[in-house]
Amino acid sequence: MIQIKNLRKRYGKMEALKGLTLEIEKGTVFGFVGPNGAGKSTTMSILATLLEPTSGQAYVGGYEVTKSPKEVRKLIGYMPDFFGVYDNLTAEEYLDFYGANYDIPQAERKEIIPQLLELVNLSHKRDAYVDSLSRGMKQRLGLARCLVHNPEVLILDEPASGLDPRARIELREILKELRNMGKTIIISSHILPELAEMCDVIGIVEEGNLVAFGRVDEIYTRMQETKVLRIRLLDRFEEAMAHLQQKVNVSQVTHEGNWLVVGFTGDDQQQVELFHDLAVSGFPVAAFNEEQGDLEEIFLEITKGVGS
Ligand SMILES: Nc1ncnc2c1ncn2[C@@H]1O[C@H](COP(=O)(O)OP(=O)(O)OP(=O)(O)O)[C@@H](O)[C@H]1O
Repeated sequence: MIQIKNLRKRYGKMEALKGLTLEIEKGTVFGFVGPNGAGKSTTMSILATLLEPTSGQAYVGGYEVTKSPKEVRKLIGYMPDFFGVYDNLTAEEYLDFYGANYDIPQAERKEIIPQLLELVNLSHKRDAYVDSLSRGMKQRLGLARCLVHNPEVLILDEPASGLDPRARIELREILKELRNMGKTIIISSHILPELAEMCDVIGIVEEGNLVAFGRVDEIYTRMQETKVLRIRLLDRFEEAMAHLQQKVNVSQVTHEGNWLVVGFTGDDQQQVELFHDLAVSGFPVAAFNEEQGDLEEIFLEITKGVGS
């Protein structure tokens, strides 16, 4: 649905995109992650036909963004990372205004606007002034605005930023519905875990380059496969390390203070057996706990170099 080939963008001497290449399949919720200034907004603005690339190509639904902007605009709904001020417009009037901008006939607008308000859980705020809405509600209204012309692709720049956990959950639920409707969605954020819970595929961009690209379910499977077990002993550390290193599901053992840190790839039952074995072998285990691997570390490790 979306192809980006060797995309470059310069702002004066600053090269914001350095040959970005990326492909997003139809129906995917794609998370675009990267620190501030990495080039996410620049990429999204190019896809939204609002910014010309310096070189390279970007296609939406087969249309090149610089050559066929009109066709591309019909296919996309774009939500920028800021929300303007709209004095004296109610939520309903606001959507009606954007619907009219897309030349949607009034009778049709009357039909779709209540549906859109319902989709984003704002039916009860139909007559409320936009400026009186909370940030989360404004974000949801912005999302409804992108949907007035029923686009196939949604480009959402930092839609979760500044939202409280509850508002984020609401946003996630709406995105799920949109995905079920078959939309292709691109969402950016600088927080990987925030995106991982909403997306199917993640791409990490740093300094204008894609440094990692992969499916979220594969990453979670990998995370479950590699646990870190921490075991606190009273003594006999060296002996316990040697003992553990012989176990099949133990990938690595290190010693930190009174703790042994064990990389473990077994399932829960095998973990029970490991602890039981330590106890019956007489090692003085005072405590143990289990940690999940770090999402970002695992992600980068398994997707390293994929995008470059
Ligand atoms: N209009 C502009 N003129 C000059 N430099 C710009 C302009 N827009 C963006 N930049 C620079 O290009 C780089 C990429 O910016 P961009 O906004 O695409 O990053 P981002 O990943 O979206 O970051 P953020 O999360 O902060 O929005 C940054 O260094 C930024 O300062």
